[in-house]
Amino acid sequence: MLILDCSPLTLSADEAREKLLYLLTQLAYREGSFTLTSGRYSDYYINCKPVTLHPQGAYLVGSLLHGLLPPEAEAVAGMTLGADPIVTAVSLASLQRQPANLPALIVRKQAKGHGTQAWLEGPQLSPGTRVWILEDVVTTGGSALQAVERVQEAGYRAEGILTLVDRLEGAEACYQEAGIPFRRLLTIEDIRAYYRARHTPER
Ligand SMILES: O=P(O)(O)OC[C@H]1O[C@H](OP(=O)(O)OP(=O)(O)O)[C@H](O)[C@@H]1O
Ligand SMILES: O=C(O)c1cc(=O)[nH]c(=O)[nH]1
Repeated sequence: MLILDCSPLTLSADEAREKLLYLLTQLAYREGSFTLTSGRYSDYYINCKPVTLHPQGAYLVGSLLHGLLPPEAEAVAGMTLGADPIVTAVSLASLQRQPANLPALIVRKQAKGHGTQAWLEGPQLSPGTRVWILEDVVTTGGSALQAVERVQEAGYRAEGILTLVDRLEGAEACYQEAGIPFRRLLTIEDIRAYYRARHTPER
């Protein structure tokens, strides 16, 4: 099942960003009544998974987010579940460009209750590895900060947080207070502007 009429492999960064906005507004952005993970109420929701779990969407997300990482990045990590396909997509993108060969870690919401008892899944990395935390959406910023803590507890350096979408509801200030660098690909304003330009409200 293809959802784009072109191959994402040959697009420029600007074209890729435009195609990703198209996918997010078609498949992820919905208006209605929603409760968020923080307990907040929202009149819209962005479920990125239909995009990040599609080959064309995953490719766009992987290459665009990888392009926002600094050259010093050595690994990526993300809080399950939304970040799972994203860390994999960025890790794969790193096979082709610098920063290269970034392993991916998945942070559990709870430690595994049996077997390894692990909080983190993925390759064992060297102590002090420079890890960037990836997110699909940030709202309060709390989930990514939990991922930061888990990565630090494992002996790695959490160097920054990078999100696909920032809802502009306080995450940036939260990360600033925590002293952790923050980058984003898109904001809710980008998504709403694209959505409004293509959806006429019914009368
Ligand atoms: O900035 P915050 O206020 O923490 O909100 C953002 C978090 O909420 C979503 O995850 P969710 O808890 O819905 O879980 P899921 O990824 O397992 O669907 C999203 O993937 C972020 O991790
Ligand atoms: O804050 C959240 O829980 C949240 C908001 C949103 O738009 N999308 C999402 O996956 N989580």
